Amino acid sequence: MTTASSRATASGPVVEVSGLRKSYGGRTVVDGVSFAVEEGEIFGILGPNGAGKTTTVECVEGLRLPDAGRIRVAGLDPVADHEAVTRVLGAQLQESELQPKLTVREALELYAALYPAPADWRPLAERLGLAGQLGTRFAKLSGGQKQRLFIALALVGDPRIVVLDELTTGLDPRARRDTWQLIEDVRARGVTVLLVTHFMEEAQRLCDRIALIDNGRIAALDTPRGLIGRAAGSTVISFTPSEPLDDEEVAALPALASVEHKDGRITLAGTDETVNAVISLLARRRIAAHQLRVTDATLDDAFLDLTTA
Ligand SMILES: Nc1ncnc2c1ncn2[C@@H]1O[C@H](COP(=O)(O)OP(=O)(O)OP(=O)(O)O)[C@@H](O)[C@H]1O
Repeated sequence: MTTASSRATASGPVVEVSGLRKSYGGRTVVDGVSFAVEEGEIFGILGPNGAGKTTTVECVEGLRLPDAGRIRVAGLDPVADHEAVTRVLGAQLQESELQPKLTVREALELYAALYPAPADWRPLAERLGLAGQLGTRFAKLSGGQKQRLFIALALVGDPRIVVLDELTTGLDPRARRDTWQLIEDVRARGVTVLLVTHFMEEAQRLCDRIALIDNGRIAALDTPRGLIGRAAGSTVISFTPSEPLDDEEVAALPALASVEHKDGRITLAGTDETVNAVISLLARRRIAAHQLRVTDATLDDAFLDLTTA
């Protein structure tokens, strides 16, 4: 089977960011960010509010001028070769960039006409649940419908790379899942996706790799699984013991990250090694564990553990 990463190795990075710096009024908000996105990858940019995510992707899009660093998009400089970059890179618009009186159909036709080989916008509109709104003016669309239109406009040029910032913000759960499926289909056609998101479930489900940005710097860059594995206490075991456990024996468990006692129930965070050791301890002491649960940490836990904000 060809995976995103095996395709990627064959073709090399399609977006390269190296030593990117950007300040506003003397305050550095992007401070030496470097990453490379492989062709066909869904690459996530995740981080707390104000971490510098949008600034980073707007530099990739050529909408902001970096103070330092080097960016290449399909080998092109997003500022010097801006026009050529807009032909290979599709980006989600900001609300202010669309005329309020434009209908959905007019917006799709207008944007399709800007590209040499656009996608057919009709199935795209259908797929995004906009087929019933083609005659509706932009100003009259709901927040979720506007969001769907922005996604359609980012994809209508049939780009090689698409940058989606807050892809599913404002969408209801069904529309969110439909949009995820659409993004997976887009990627299956070989399109590279750069995704800025706040939704952990979205990042975990869609992204091949994630750059976790904190205070303008990359705090971690890994697969979702890899990030979760880095969180202290990536495995959690909880149970109600038939007799109290010895505190010293619990504290001596290997790779133990935290211990919590509540209503006779004990919750231990650690690794698989901690879980194995606690099970052996229970067996040795002939203590039964009622309502035993073992759960993996989530991307949420990794986010909280690896960022400071
Ligand atoms: N044009 C600007 N002028 C001055 N400061 C700005 C400008 N644009 C962004 N900033 C500031 O730079 C910092 C990083 O902003 P950015 O939008 O890149 O963060 P973000 O990670 O995308 O945040 P969020 O998750 O809240 O969207 C923030 O403190 C923001 O207030």
